[in-house]
Amino acid sequence: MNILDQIIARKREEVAYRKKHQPVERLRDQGSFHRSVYSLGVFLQDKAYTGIIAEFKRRSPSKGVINAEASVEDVTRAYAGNGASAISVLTDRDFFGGSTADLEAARFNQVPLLRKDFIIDPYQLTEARAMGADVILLIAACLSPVQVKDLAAEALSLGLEVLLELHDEQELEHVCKETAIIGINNRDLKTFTVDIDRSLRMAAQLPVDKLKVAESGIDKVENVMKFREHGFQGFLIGEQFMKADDPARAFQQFVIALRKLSV
Ligand SMILES: O=C(O)c1ccccc1NCC(=O)[C@H](O)[C@H](O)COP(=O)(O)O
Repeated sequence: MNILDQIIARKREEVAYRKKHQPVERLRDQGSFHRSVYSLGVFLQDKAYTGIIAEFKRRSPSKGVINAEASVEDVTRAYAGNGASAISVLTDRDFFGGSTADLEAARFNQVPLLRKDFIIDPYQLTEARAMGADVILLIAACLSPVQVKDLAAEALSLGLEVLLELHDEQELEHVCKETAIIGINNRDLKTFTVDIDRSLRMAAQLPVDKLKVAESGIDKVENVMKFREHGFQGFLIGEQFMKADDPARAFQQFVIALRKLSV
């Protein structure tokens, strides 16, 4: 079993447990379920922001522990206060050290909040809404095109936006009218290989009406500039900031350098 298969197998067990212990009706009673949402689509197109979807990630299967000490409040406050278009928070515990509490702790920021997890069941959409997310991720590598369409439709009906993540050309068949924002992951989630040019190569094959997000392995402002030239509006970056002793400062410096190149 590759790592993605292992994550999904564990996720099935986790979702079954959570459904039993926290029924969907109870999730709908939570205050956050009824709040108005921040639109990722709107923020990605607003030039007042950088296009960066800045990620809070404690550890990962490919890198192990990235940052065990960081405070979700401090780091995400710096992300939002210095021009992030959105914040991504890992909520998977077993493989990424994340939690619902991490996402809830980032909710005070007034930018879109992406629940970064492995969504395989509509229950997780209600859960995402209840914990305060504005956007959910659907990963083509672990879903069929029909599952993507159904989950995306359900997410939209709950008022959530969808970021559909593709990795290769075969996954283009997962794109549908319900998925307005498409991410290209430069990391192969089965082998961990990162090819930063993958987004650039696939960009031309994406429908023109979709917003485009380059994901993973972005460690230079020059990468962001190049993605912009190729029509990308969004850049999902985690490790580059989280691996620093002070992720808040690392983000701030990255944005200063990016703004210098952007003038
Ligand atoms: O990062 C991993 O090791 C990983 C392994 C298996 C599934 C997903 C994984 N990561 C999710 C992501 O793709 C990244 O968190 C995200 O795109 C940010 O990437 P980076 O800037 O390289 O941290």
